[in-house]
Amino acid sequence: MKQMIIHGGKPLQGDVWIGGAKNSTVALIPASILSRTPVTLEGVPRIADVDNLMDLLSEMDVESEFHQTTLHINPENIKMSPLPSGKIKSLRASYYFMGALLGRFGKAVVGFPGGDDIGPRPIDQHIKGFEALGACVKNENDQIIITAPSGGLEGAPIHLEMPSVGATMNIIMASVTAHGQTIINNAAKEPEIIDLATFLNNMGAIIRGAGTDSIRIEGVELLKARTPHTIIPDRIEAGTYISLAGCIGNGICIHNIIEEHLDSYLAKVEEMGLVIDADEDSLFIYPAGELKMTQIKTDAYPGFATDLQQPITPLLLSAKTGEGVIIDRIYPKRIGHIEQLRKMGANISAEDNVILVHPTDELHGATVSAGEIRAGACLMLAGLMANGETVINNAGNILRGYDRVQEKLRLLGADVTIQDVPDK
Ligand SMILES: CC(=O)N[C@H]1[C@@H](OP(=O)(O)OP(=O)(O)OC[C@H]2O[C@@H](n3ccc(=O)[nH]c3=O)[C@H](O)[C@@H]2O)O[C@H](CO)[C@@H](O)[C@@H]1O
Ligand SMILES: C=C(OP(=O)(O)O)C(=O)O
Repeated sequence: MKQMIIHGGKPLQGDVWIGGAKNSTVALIPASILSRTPVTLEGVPRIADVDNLMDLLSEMDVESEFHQTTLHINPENIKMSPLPSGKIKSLRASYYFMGALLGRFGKAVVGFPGGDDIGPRPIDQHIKGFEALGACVKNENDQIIITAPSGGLEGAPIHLEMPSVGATMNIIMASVTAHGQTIINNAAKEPEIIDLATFLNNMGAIIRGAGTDSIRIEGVELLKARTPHTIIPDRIEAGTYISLAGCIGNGICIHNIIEEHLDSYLAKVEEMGLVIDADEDSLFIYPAGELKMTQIKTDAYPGFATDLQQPITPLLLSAKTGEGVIIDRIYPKRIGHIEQLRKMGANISAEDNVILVHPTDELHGATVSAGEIRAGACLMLAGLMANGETVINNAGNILRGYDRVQEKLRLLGADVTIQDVPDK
């Protein structure tokens, strides 16, 4: 087990560079198998999800090499193999191999995906999409077997019941090589979807409307990568460091940001009183004065991201007066961090999925557990604010999605160590 040990209470300052977006990267790696030629991804974050996806690629004889922030993937010798379990369970995004394998081979055998423990995460919309394209979907022994008809997938109109990021991306991957036109209505609008469409269009796909709620795909025969693709910056990592800068920063500059991707988040932190100077692709966060409480309701993009409700929580705890309210409409059960924060002295509670946050004069170090990636980020920020030592167990969940986090925090002056300890 990975354990993160923090000696907190020290103001942090300096510069931090944001890595490529986890939620783009974990779609682009499976999507690479749609290419008949080698793929180069740049700006790839050093995160555990990438290591696990590389292991899955090697199960299909797809070679991949990671140097610094460049990932080379060669799918030229790919063999169609079932991906039944093992690494599939280690991350959510392994479900993208369903759409990618279906688009490449007309068949996918993939175990049920894992990912963060944040309440129910059905994939009915992904399956509905594959079926609309003519595929037969069976569920046998904890694995999903998806088979295209003998003549191949046929494009179709698909209306999603909710704007699911995963279903939108999976349907795009399956339909890029289908016959005719596919239209995804009520599609998710997250920037990572535009990134996937850009990547595939540069390989010869015809995808229009990504970033709006209606995406049109004209099927093409095959795809070939020709130029390297640079992944967009991680807006969730950026939001986490903005919150950190407000909680314990003494002037922090955050580089490699697309400000527009953070509009709803920046509106909230500015409403709370954070003062921010924006430059072309960086933000300077001034040391926080007296912060005001706020109310947050998460929503699909461009609303306030569920993945930022936990990272912003320590900032609410720093407010001086009032009562903060957080309602996670995407994952109402995403409240596992609250019990852990209370161990550190936080004045926070949850009633019927409504999180109530009260000003907390001081946090103290404690032994806590990172139940999932963003709960871990929240506890990491709380540990940096707290007096004394905080030990975060299951810190591997933080490493699923935070690029070179120990190095970045140390550059800001934090006393942070990640170590391996035997599982209890
Ligand atoms: C790898 C990745 O990109 N993960 C992100 C992705 O997850 P993921 O793609 O799994 O999340 P979705 O956008 O699909 O989920 C949105 C909502 O729709 C529901 N739903 C989704 C699909 C479905 O078939 N049926 C259904 O009911 C979910 O339970 C959830 O309430 O978007 C989430 C919501 O922004 C983020 O928290 C995750 O970080
Ligand atoms: C929920 C998340 O990730 P995943 O969908 O990969 O589990 C997240 O990044 O906050």
